[in-house]
Amino acid sequence: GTGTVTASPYPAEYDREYLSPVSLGTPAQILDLDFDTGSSDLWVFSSALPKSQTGGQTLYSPGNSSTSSVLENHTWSIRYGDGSGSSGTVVNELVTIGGISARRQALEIATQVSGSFTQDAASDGLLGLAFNSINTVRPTPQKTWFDNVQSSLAAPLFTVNLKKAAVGLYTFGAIDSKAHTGSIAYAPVNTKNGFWQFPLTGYAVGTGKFSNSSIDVIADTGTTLLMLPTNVVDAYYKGVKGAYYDTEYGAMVFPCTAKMPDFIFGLGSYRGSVPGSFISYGQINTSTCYGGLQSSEGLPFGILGDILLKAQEGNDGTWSTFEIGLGKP
Ligand SMILES: Cc1ccc(-c2noc([C@H]3C[C@@H](O)CN3)n2)cc1F
Repeated sequence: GTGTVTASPYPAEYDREYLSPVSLGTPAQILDLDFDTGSSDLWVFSSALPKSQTGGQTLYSPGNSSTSSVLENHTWSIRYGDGSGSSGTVVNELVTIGGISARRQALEIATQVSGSFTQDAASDGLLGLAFNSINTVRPTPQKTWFDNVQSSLAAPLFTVNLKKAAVGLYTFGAIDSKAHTGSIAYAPVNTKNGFWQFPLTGYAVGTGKFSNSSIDVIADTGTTLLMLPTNVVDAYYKGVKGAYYDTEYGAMVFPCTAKMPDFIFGLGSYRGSVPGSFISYGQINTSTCYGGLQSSEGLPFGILGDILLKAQEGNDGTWSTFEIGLGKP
């Protein structure tokens, strides 16, 4: 079959993350999870957390589910790109998304979460959509929900259609022909690091010339911003009057009044564009704004986060959006 679930941006004006409803256990406990194509653990806030580490999230309670069973002597512990993290124990549970069910899904119960998760009231946990090889459950790594439901999907793929300040969709098992115009561009995925990793074929800034260069990136719905090599970032902000590197924030900032050029990227022969307005991400004070494009210096690849994934491109007045089709086409 095929399953579709909403992806709602939070907070409304910042699209910092996108939350999707997931049904856990029997009777159903519905939690809003951050689907993350950059990791492979499905973990939830739970009744096993100290109250001091919760902050309004919906807590999954295995004791209230007749279909949960403890995965004895298994634990997990994960660290995200921004240094936040969580850890805990594991149950097997019924997990349903958009009507598609995995009966014995390894569901990771948090017994500890770091402060930024506690403070994020909107997210009840994460659902990893990268490859099994980077799952952190030990001694036996567990499979992702997407991997477990392959046999019940009409096609072994999912698409991501995130939107700016609007509700988007994750679709499992089908490519929605209504959600794209023209032909689909494919890129060869290298799964050796466990991510949806592929090469961009170059970039351009605004109406400038396209620079052909192979740039290794991952598609990462769990990252808010667009992170690319320093030479690309420098080339972009050369086109932004008054932009500078703020050592306090460790980031490129610029006057909020600056005209932001669009950012063009190559995927095969396809050319996609991120509106300049998306790259003015938020105010750090009355006159200075924070860049939605930052350097990936120190990382083994660039990160195509939500700033790029939510981009839309108008053609003949209609709006087509980028969908990242992930799977064996
Ligand atoms: C508070 C909080 C912190 C981090 C993240 C987070 N989720 O996905 C990711 C990226 C980075 C990489 O680790 C995998 N994908 N980061 C989510 C949060 F709610």
